[in-house]
Amino acid sequence: KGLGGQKHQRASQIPSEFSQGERVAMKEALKGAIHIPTVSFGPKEINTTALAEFGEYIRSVFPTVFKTSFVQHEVIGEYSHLFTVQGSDPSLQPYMLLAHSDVVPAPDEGWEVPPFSGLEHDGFIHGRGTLDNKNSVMAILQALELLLLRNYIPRRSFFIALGHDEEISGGAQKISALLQARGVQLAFIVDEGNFILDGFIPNLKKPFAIIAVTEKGAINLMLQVNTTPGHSSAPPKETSIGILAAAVSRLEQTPMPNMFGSGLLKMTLQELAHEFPFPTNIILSNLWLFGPLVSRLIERNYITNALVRTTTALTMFNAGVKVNVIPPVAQAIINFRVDPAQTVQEVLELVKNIVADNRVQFHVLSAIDPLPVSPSDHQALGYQLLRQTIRSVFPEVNIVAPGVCIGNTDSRHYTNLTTSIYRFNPLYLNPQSFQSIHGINEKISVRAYETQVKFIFEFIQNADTDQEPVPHLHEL
Ligand SMILES: CCCCCCCC/C=C\CCCCCCCC(=O)N[C@@H](CCCCN)C(=O)O
Ligand SMILES: [Zn+2]
Ligand SMILES: [Zn+2]
Repeated sequence: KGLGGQKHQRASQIPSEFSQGERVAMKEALKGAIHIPTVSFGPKEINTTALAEFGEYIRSVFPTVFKTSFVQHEVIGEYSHLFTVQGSDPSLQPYMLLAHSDVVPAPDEGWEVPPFSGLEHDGFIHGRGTLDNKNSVMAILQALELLLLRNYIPRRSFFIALGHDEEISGGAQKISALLQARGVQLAFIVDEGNFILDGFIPNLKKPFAIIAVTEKGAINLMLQVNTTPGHSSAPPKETSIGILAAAVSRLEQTPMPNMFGSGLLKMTLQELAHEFPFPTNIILSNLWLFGPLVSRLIERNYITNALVRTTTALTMFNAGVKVNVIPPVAQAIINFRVDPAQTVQEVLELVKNIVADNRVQFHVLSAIDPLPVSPSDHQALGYQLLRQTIRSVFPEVNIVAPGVCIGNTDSRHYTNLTTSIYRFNPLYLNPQSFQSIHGINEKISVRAYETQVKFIFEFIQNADTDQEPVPHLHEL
């Protein structure tokens, strides 16, 4: 039976069952990882002491990974880690698992427990990085450690790439260039970026898994206005602050066009349609008719709005030197997330037309286009392996659908190695936990973390298949 079959398993599958002692060890290992403040503060500001400590830490908690002869470990760009796990069957194309060890800053304010304490409370491990993305770093290595302890030898080779500067879009390029120089081509990549979503759609009580097959682009645009400084007792009609404030306000008040009609979201919603009660099921099954209505409903909520358009976030504003001085310069930074149906150039044209004021200068600080869409058909090995493993580990999840990642991931640096990039974290996410990512009170339940380890433990074994994915029967 092929991958599309519900019951496909290798005859020699090692059961994903862990002893009480192993379960305690795995959660303690994650807590220790959270405790190391591997913060990426800004483009050239990383906590090198913590990153070095983190490198030592993974050696100490995963000794079997580091001493197994067919697992090669390399440190790349000083603090990133590349593991090459040599499979026994060279005819199978390798794949790669990605995660990152750096985290965004977390000042103590607003947190229930200190963000780098890794404290366990009410069944949750608290702290920065518990969802983004030390959970994945630790779960991948933990799953491999447990497999190796059970004398597992993979058939299909795979790589594990653990970046140390994803939050400042850093050094994954080095790993990617190294693998390219070695002539590596990958069957697929799995990275962070989407989840099993729960509670994001008001009428839909059931959770659904979204595997992101593309990701939005991003532009950091600085707008600047210069005016002649002078005495504030006799101000001009407009100052640099007023001109810039009006410009950014126009941008905030003028959303980019709704791209619902051209996007992947239509496909996602069609997959979800039959899970909704009447009449939503009929509406979603007939988007040719109800598309405009649905797209208006989707844009009402600020999270789902991010799925239908390029978003505009005013993130920084600096101006003024003294209370009684007319400000010579005002600067604002706007972070756009570019819809996959648009390009950076198209968005910049729209922005110029909205600002429509030639006193406002444009400086593009960084810009990346959206990524191509990876295959999610029946022949797509990576997608089908994820789907198969979701079915096994989360039998209560009926829907697995392709979708868009609204953030950016390290996987974008690996498009030279594969056209099949999937972004999926095997965890439940609700709107509250979504807000904790880069926000406050980020936490993961001990049970969810154990399940993530179980998922990767099964996924690695499922990837040993030499069977081509075959069409599966759709559930009625
Ligand atoms: C019908 C479906 C409803 C879905 C609702 C959407 C819910 C969104 C779910 C998950 C999104 C989480 C995004 C996590 C990935 C974020 C990774 C990240 O933070 N990347 C940074 C990279 C920064 C690089 C520096 N330039 C980022 O994007 O800012
Ligand atoms: Zn991340
Ligand atoms: Zn992040």
